[in-house]
Amino acid sequence: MKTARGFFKPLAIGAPAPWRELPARVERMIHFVPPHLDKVRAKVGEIAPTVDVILANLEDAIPADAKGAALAGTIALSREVDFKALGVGLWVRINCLNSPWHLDEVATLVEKAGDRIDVIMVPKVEGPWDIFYIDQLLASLEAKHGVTRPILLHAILETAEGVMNVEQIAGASPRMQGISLGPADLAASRAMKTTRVGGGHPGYRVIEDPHADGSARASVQQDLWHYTFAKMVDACAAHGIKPFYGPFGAIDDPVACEQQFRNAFLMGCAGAWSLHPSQIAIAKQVFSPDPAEVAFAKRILEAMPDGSGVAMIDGKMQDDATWKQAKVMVDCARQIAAKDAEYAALYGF
Ligand SMILES: C[C@H](C(=O)SCCNC(=O)CCNC(=O)[C@H](O)C(C)(C)COP(=O)(O)OP(=O)(O)OC[C@H]1O[C@@H](n2cnc3c(N)ncnc32)[C@H](O)[C@@H]1OP(=O)(O)O)[C@@H](O)C(=O)O
Ligand SMILES: [Mg+2]
Repeated sequence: MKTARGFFKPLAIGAPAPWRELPARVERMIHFVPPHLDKVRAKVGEIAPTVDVILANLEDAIPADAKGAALAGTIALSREVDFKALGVGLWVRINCLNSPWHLDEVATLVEKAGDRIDVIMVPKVEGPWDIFYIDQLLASLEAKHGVTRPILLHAILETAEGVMNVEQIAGASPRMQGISLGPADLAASRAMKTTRVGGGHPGYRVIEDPHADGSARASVQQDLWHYTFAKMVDACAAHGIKPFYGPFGAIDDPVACEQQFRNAFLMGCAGAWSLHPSQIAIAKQVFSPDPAEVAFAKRILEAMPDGSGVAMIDGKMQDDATWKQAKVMVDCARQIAAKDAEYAALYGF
């Protein structure tokens, strides 16, 4: 691995200096759009003010014969909407690094939209070597085209090998902004027997012992993704980048979508992907801390101004550790309030 000083060295002469701290951005939902569909792309201008990030997707869900149109649509989109003025991130999901498309995509995106694209999402990342490759390629292209700040990288965690290497992926470059759990490809990679995109499965349960009277035995559905979330969140938190939940494919089940997003939020994730307009509000509501929780967290901070000691609030013991938990909650709320007037009012900032 690189030396401490070498970690932040630009990888190409003339490339912009790597980020020392990630830009502080609210990213509750990463809204996927198919940029080759003019009808959908034409609506991004009205959708953008309602989301934190718009992602132009070039990979899965874009037909092989539409990859060129999706790339062209992405460049057009980057010019049609002033995402910076709206305070909305513009991300692009490229095709995977062994695909015939990614090289032209990265070269075109940097040349024609380098200063307008905030994050490039890289699918099927297997290990740090994938990040080293794209990091070097981007630095060379940014130097060539005079891009003024580094484009950040976001990895999708969606292969068994990627999960095995997630800590090294998270720490592979100062460009790393975050990692998303990709449940469908990951399920296929692990040979899990489910065709669902995220969420639970009615067959994944634990069951009571047999009853002497032969009565029915209670069983409870378990979370298929808990281990993966925990590994991803620890890797991201340790390296100061952001963990996300990816797609929830049951568009017709907003209740289960909300539950999957809430599991991710409680486990430490910053946001999730919205695949359909109906999922935007779900992600916004789930990944904005509950106003009542924020109010309680404020009380903890007020009870221990210097963050040390012990206090009882509504019968619950508070100490240095809960002060830190409360600070996480209030800092997140403040960041959202600075961007979102509705939540600024709800939080009382
Ligand atoms: C599996 C993991 C992934 O890769 S997930 C990411 C890849 N998938 C996508 O990006 C899917 C994006 N969403 C869509 O393409 C569509 O939402 C849909 C095909 C799922 C459904 O579209 P449609 O049938 O048109 O839905 P509706 O009729 O309900 O649409 C109503 C209305 O909304 C417009 N619409 C639909 N989707 C979007 C959108 N994403 N953004 C903006 N507008 C959208 C639609 O055009 C209709 O508009 P109209 O009323 O004016 O006609 C994998 O990585 C892993 O996990 O490993
Ligand atoms: Mg995938």
